[in-house]
Amino acid sequence: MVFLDMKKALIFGAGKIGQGFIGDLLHDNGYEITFADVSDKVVEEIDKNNSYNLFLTNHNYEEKIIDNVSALSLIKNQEEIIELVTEVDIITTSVLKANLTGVAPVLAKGLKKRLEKGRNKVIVMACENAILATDTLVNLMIDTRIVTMNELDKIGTYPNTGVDRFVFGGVYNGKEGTAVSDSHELAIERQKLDDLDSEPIKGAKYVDNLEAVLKRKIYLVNCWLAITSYIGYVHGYKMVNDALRDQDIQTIVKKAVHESAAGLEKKFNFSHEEMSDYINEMIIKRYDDYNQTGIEDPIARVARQPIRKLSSDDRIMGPAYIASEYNLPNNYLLYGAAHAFKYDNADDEEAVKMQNYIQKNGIENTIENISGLEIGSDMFNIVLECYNNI
Ligand SMILES: NC(=O)C1=CN([C@@H]2O[C@H](COP(=O)(O)OP(=O)(O)OC[C@H]3O[C@@H](n4cnc5c(N)ncnc54)[C@H](O)[C@@H]3O)[C@@H](O)[C@H]2O)C=CC1
Ligand SMILES: O=P(O)(O)OC[C@H]1O[C@](O)(CO)[C@@H](O)[C@@H]1O
Repeated sequence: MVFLDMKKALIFGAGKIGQGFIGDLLHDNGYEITFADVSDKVVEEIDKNNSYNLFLTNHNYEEKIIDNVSALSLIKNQEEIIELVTEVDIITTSVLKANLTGVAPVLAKGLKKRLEKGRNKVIVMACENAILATDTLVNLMIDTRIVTMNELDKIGTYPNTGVDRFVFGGVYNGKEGTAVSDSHELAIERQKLDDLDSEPIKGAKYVDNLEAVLKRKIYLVNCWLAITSYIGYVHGYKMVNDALRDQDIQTIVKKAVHESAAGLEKKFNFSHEEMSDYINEMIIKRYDDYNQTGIEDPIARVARQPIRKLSSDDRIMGPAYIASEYNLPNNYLLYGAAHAFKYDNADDEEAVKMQNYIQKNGIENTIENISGLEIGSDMFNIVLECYNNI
């Protein structure tokens, strides 16, 4: 299908965020979108009607049609994807951080070809829950040796982003699909844009302090839900909703969030008021998002990949390290981490890997290895003691 005179976007990853947030936003901005995904099922589903529906959680699951879309398989249609990289106006990813290695070679080949064709610069952004994921993607492209940094600089701009929207999978109005909340924020690193005043995506927020904004989001919102999920899992809950309704769990989780906030205030000079407003808007009010009929968010989704989530810059240990840097308390964050080490979901590849590692090498080595805590250090001792008491 050809859509004349429309701006073009290529989105790697047609999952919940790809379709439910980035696809939605770019569609609202008048882009014709091509998704590139490794899943045949996902590609076929989009290509069936060249459109998909989103269900609006805050509007009684009213359906929003996202049209002018198509999809390609990263496995079967690589040449077409490479060609598309030479043509589009914007390229994004929403594939999960670990899968950026799969995107890097194809994207690098496409950008190299675009440069050889003498095309204009393109904006490339990784939209993942990870710290400075676009920088990671750029480094992965350089590692392929297909392109150099110098060549990448000539053909593209690579802003980091912060991605915040609740996007759920499930059955809505009797149909399987993706449900999205109204509340959302796509933060884009302004300094990386060639024209600092340009706003290539309307409805996004252009920020000068992306690292601070991104860490505030991941170390508060994602921290809140991750710790809720790991403690909830140990308590036998299957759904995030249920763990969010458990007041005993939430008393602890809120203390962890406040530990995180205190460290962020110090590190990034957020005022206390600014931080409280953020917590009210992006956490407290969002308990209601989870309380709506029809929302069933599995703990397995929010707790997925515990090794990533326990790494030193991610949502639990990241803020714990910041708190310790300023001699602030971090006991509740470390209590959350201890519960994450207990996550033994047999359907989660990383959880299985982590539990096998614990069995083989002991919890002490596992804590050191995954979270970077030195054996015998104060933070290490707290995690270990909590773990042994669970
Ligand atoms: N779902 C949410 O509420 C939020 C998710 N995020 C972040 O957005 C990113 C995507 O998450 P979701 O959409 O929830 O995950 P998802 O699992 O729903 O979708 C990921 C998609 O990427 C595809 N994929 C995997 N490897 C690929 C590759 N090499 N090339 C192309 N496609 C590939 C998968 O087949 C899948 O369709 C993650 O980094 C996540 O942390 C950020 C904020 C909120
Ligand atoms: O996508 P991740 O990083 O695995 O985190 C799990 C999910 O839980 C959330 O924190 C809340 O839905 C999302 O931002 C995120 O997709």
